[in-house]
Amino acid sequence: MYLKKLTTPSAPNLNNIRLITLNQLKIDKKKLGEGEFAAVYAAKLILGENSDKKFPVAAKLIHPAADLSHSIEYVRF
Ligand SMILES: Nc1ncnc2c1ncn2[C@@H]1O[C@H](COP(=O)(O)OP(=O)(O)OP(=O)(O)O)[C@@H](O)[C@H]1O
Repeated sequence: MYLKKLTTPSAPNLNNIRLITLNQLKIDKKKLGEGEFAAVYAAKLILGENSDKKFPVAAKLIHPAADLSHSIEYVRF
């Protein structure tokens, strides 16, 4: 039996990614939903020179024990 890789995920476009520090994210206790690998919480993104701008966002927290290797698809022959 062989396991053949079907698809290789394409690399994300890093030009559109903004890195933030954890203290710029205030995560609410309110869980919005849950997937197989992560839970999604309501959060506020804090920006601005005086941390005076707050934007509502969804924060996806990956389960510590999540095995992301399953996200690559395989098929049996
Ligand atoms: N931006 C958002 N606003 C509100 N709720 C959201 C948002 N993103 C995700 N959710 C909620 O969280 C749930 C899980 O979202 P997620 O993106 O993790 O789904 P998934 O891709 O199926 O998960 P996984 O990849 O872990 O299997 C969704 O079904 C939805 O209820």
